[in-house]
Formats: sequence, C-alpha cells, structure tokens
Amino acid sequence: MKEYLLVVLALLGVLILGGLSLVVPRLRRRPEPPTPKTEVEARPEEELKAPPVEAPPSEVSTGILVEPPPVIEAPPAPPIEVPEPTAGRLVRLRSRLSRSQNVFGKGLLGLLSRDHLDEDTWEEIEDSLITADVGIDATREIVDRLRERTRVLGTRSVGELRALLAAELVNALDPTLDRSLNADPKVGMPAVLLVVGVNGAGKTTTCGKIARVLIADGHTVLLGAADTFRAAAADQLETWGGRVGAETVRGPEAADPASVAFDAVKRGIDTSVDTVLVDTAGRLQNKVGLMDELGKVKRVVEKHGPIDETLLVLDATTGQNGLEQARVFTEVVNVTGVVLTKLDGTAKGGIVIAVQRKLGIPVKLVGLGEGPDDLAPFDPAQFVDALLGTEPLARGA
Ligand SMILES: Nc1nc2c(ncn2[C@@H]2O[C@H](COP(=O)(O)OP(=O)(O)OP(=O)(O)O)[C@@H](O)[C@H]2O)c(=O)[nH]1
Repeated sequence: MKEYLLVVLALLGVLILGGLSLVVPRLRRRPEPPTPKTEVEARPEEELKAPPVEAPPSEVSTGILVEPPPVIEAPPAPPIEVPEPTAGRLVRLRSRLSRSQNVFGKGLLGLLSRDHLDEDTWEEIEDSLITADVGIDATREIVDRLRERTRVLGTRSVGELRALLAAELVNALDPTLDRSLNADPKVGMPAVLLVVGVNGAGKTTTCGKIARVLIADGHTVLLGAADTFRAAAADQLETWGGRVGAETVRGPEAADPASVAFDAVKRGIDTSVDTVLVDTAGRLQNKVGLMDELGKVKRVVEKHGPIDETLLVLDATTGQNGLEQARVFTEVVNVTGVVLTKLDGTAKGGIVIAVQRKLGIPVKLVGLGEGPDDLAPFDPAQFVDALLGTEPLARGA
C-alpha cells in the first residue's frame, strides 16, 4: 500500500512540473505591439481587387481588324517669323533715343533760344555737343556755322533755330554717303558679308538682326558661325536663323574660324542663297594673334571671291574709346560700313558723327534695342529729326 502511494505521489509531481513548464514561458513573453497596416493592407480586400482585364479580341478569333496604337507626332516646328519691313524703322524707334533727345532737342534748342547768344552761351552749346560725343573738330565746325547763320538771321523763332540746328547736324553726318548694304548676289555667287568687332559689341545679335533686315527686304540668307571661341555664339546664331528660316553653318567647338567661314560661303554657293553673313569672334584690337586670325578669315573667304561688305560693330556706349579700337580693325580688314549698337542706352548719340569723321566710313545701321527688329537702316535726316524731337514732315531745313 505504501509503495502504491509513493507511485501516485511521483506521478502527481511529474504532472505538476509538466504543467508549469507550459504556463511560465507564456507569462514571461511580452506581447508584441501590433504593426501598423500599410495603406494597401488597410484597404478592404474588395477594393484591392484589380478590375477585370479583358483580353483584346484576337483578329483571328473575331475577324475584326484591331487598330494599331496611335502614332505620337513630334510637336510642330515653330512658324517662320516674318520680320518687320525696314522702311520706317528709324521713325518707329525714335523714342529709343530719348536720352540723346534730352541733350540735343531740349538742351541745345533751349540754349539757342536764349535772347542773347553771348560768349558764355556759345561755350555751353559747344560743351553740350562735346559731352554728347560729337567730337571736338565736328563741334567747332557746327558751332562756327551756327554762329554765322544766327547772326545773319537776326531775330529768330524757335522753329527757325530748330531748322538751323537740324541742317547743321545733317550736314555733319554727310548725307551724300552711300549707306546701302552690298547684299545682292552676283551670277553664281552670293554676296558675302563679314561682321567684326570687339567683345560684347553685339556682333552675334546684330548678325541675327541683319539676317532679318535682309529677309524683310526679300533676300535669302545663310549664316556662318565663325565665332568658334565663345561656345554659345553658334547656338545663339542658329536660334536667330531658325526663327526666320535661315540655315546656319557651324563647325566643331574651337574649330578654325577661317575654315568655318570658308564652308559657310561654299554652302551658300551650293544652295544659291542671295547673301552669306559671317559672324566672327570678338577680339581686342591690341591682341596681335587674334587680329592676324581675322586677317586669315578674310583671306580664306576671298578664295571664293571678294567680300562684298565688312561691317564693324561698335558699341555706342563706349564713346570715344571705341574709335581707337575701330581704327585698328580698319587696318586689318577693309571695313566698308559701321553698325552702331546700343544707341538706346546712351545720351551720346553724337558718336555717329564722330565715328564717320574719324573713320571716313558710313554708319549703315543703328541698334536701338534688344528686340529682333530693333535694328534700323541709318538715315541722317530721320536720325536728326529723332534727336531734336522734330516731326519728320514738319522739318523744313
Ligand atoms: N540695348 C541694346 N542691347 C544690345 C543691342 N545690340 C546688342 N545688344 C546686347 O548686347 C549684348 C551682347 O551682344 P552679343 O551679340 O552677344 O555680342 P557679341 O559682340 O557677339 O559678343 P562676343 O561674341 O562675346 O564678342 C546682348 O545682351 C545683346 O542683346 C542694342 O542695339 N541695344
């Protein structure tokens, strides 16, 4: 009996120990926080079910032709612009000369209208002209002639004085000079225009604007990007050309400018355009190597035939300093015309007179703003009318 009791107790002990080993680990383990459901998991199952995909009916099984996927067309090329006509541009842009108008129209006319034109007044007139960059020699001539004519005239009305001043200024601008652009082709050969000047004068912009001037006047034009020094210049020129449908010939970066210019003229001959306009890199007149390079561009282009026009682009805001630069250019290439840019940004509009006197070369075009058609053929009478604020038809000089 005792033995039987011991066996029962031993069995009970085993059962109790076994039960504890099952319960204790459960009690020790801390419950894990529930992991937040992702947005997708949070959505009801129904929602997650993809809509049923219908298989396209097969042509074989249905006998119906399946349309091919639509062809995505390239965006249409921007329309070719029609540049403004060149006639009347200077009249349209006359207000751009407002800073110079203050000197000539208001300042000079005010002085001339004084009751007594004494020595001090004449000195003031002289100073105004010199400040407006007319240049000393031209100023002396203009003032001497004005003194003489006002003395002869005796009493003077404002209208008469305005007419006298206008006549003297037009005379100083030499209205007899030929200012037309030589841009007409010869038999089998386009006219070739070379555009030169110092850095930042506005050559590339002016090339683009000249292309528009020529196209407005009925020419076909090809542009040559021989400014291989400034990486963006060729892109800039190409954009200008693209707007008016003119092709641009360019070379690889840092290519020999003479070879790009040569290729451009060759392409112009092959495609029978009327005019090839060659843009060159800006260069300082005192850099001998760069000036020699310009001479080479000219010589290489001339293997095709003579250059018809070499335009020197001058920044009007550089005033008298620009004149010395200009002189050196005329020694290296045969400059036939001047383009005076940025006249809209200066009160020194008299620089037109000084440039022509110093270089003996006509100003053919003037830049009066950054807009694509803000380049005008230069006309002395219209320019003086604009400077003096005179109505074009009212000027009786
Ligand atoms: N206000 C005004 N700005 C002008 C005129 N002509 C050119 N410019 C500006 O002058 C700046 C220089 O023009 P660019 O054509 O790049 O000059 P660039 O001579 O080719 O320059 P480089 O190749 O560096 O020698 C540009 O911001 C033009 O918009 C103008 O008549 N009036």
